[in-house]
Parts: sequence; structure tokens; C-alpha cells
Amino acid sequence: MATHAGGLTVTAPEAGVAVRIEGLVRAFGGRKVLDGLDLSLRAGEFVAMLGRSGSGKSTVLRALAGVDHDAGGEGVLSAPDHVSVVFQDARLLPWKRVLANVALGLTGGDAEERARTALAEVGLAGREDAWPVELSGGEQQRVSLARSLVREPELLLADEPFGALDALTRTRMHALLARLYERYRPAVLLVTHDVDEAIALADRVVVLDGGRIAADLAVEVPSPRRPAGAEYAALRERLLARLGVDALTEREGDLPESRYAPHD
Ligand SMILES: Nc1ncnc2c1ncn2[C@@H]1O[C@H](COP(=O)(O)OP(=O)(O)OP(=O)(O)O)[C@@H](O)[C@H]1O
Repeated sequence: MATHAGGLTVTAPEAGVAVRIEGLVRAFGGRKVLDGLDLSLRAGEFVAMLGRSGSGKSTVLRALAGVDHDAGGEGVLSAPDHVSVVFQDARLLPWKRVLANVALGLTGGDAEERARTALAEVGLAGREDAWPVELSGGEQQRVSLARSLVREPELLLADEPFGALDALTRTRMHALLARLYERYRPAVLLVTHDVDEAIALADRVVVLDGGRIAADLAVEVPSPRRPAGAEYAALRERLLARLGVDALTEREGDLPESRYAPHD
């Protein structure tokens, strides 16, 4: 039976599918930002989405989160209570302690215990009674991850979750997210500006351009995915080229003519 998630018409996914959206459209004041975008994620698949600033990445996430009532399109999508979202800022409730933030909305007699376990998994055992303001930015983002994953979502939507963190903390958070992903196995759609973050974490990287998915590349770089080796460099260069960035100088130039090719 078709229902609505924001402006999307969706049905529950069949086994093995987390998302399959077809013809996603969104315009602001008559200007098309998403123009018939198709995107699928298998259950448990980790997909990173790259795209220039303003290409519509957050708009895709808002549509999939079911909070954009003016988006159009149809497909299959997990029910909203099986979808978690993490943002660049942790968005914790400042008037609730850390444990209460993670346990918020959890039901069942074991809710507090599950929240404690999730906090321990993100390395914050012992900080349950702290107030959010007492935590660093990276620690707050770890609480945010714990809060999202303790619900065991089928789909995790992450909008540049590490964008505001320093490089060292970001690298640590990559390792943490990879560990949590192994443990909880949601499908993940990670929006990022960082090509190395995308390659480090994802099974597949898609590039958003011209309102559609302009490239869709499997990450076949052997683990651990250190930024070295010929396969890594080749994939990185292809993605940067798709983004219109010169691989040597990493400066933005004109987009290649192939930008409108539907698939790589
Ligand atoms: N509520 C809104 N009203 C008007 N325009 C909007 C609104 N939300 C997004 N836009 C426009 O849609 C386009 C895509 O925005 P979006 O935030 O999805 O891009 P993005 O790829 O996530 O960008 P960034 O990488 O800079 O975060 C932008 O041109 C933006 O100005």
C-alpha cells in the first residue's frame, strides 16, 4: 500500500532493499534542484554522496527523511520509524543529560541499558550523567551517533556528520562509524564533501550533478583503505574529475562535458 513520506509516494521495501527512489524532483521558486533523480540502496549498503556545494545533496536527504512535503517522486523506502538522521551539528537536547539524550523515545524495559551500551560503544562510558554542553564537539557527535544507531535503523541518513570536526577527530570518527556500521548494519547514505571520507567508508560513491546522479562508482579498493596505491588514486581522480576538480591542484575548474552523462 502506498503511503507518503513528506512529498514522496512510497511503499514498504521488499527484502534486501533499503531505498529505491525514482523521479525525485524538487524546485525552489521555479528553479529545479532535483530533476528526476533515481537512487537505490540495498539493505545494509553504505553509499556516499558527493556533489558540489548547492548541488542538492541535503535536499535529497530531507526528501528521503520524509520531512520535505514539496518534494515529488515515488519508490520504496523504510518507514520513518526505521530511519535515523545525523547532521553536522549533534542537535542534542541541552536540558537532558547524555544518557537521557540517547534513550530519548526508546521503548521497552531495557531502554536505559541499551542506551548505556550504545554510549560505551562510542567510547563514552562514564559520561552518562554529563550535560551536552560539557562535551567537546567530537564527543557530542559521538552521542548523536549512539542516539541514531541504538534504534537499530534500517536506514541511516548522515548529512556531513564530521564536517565541523578537526582532521584528527574526523579520522577517529571514520574508524568509529566503520565499527558501528559493522555492528548495526543499517543501509547508510552519507553526504560528504570529502572524497577520501567517501572512499574510506562507502561500498559505492555517487556524484550528484545537474539534479541527477551523474556518476555511480563501486569502491573496489582493498581494505584497509589507506589513501595510497594505484586503485585508490585512480578512483579518487575519477571522482574529482566528476566534481570538476583538478586532481593535482584540487582547485575547482569547469565541469567536464560528460557531466550530464546519466551513468559512468
Ligand atoms: N528552503 C529553501 N529555499 C530556497 N532554496 C533552497 C532551500 N533549500 C535549498 N535551497 C537551494 O537548493 C540548492 C541545493 O541546496 P542543498 O542544501 O541541497 O545543497 P547541498 O548540495 O547540500 O549544498 P552544500 O554542499 O553547500 O551543503 C541550493 O541552491 C539552495 O540554495
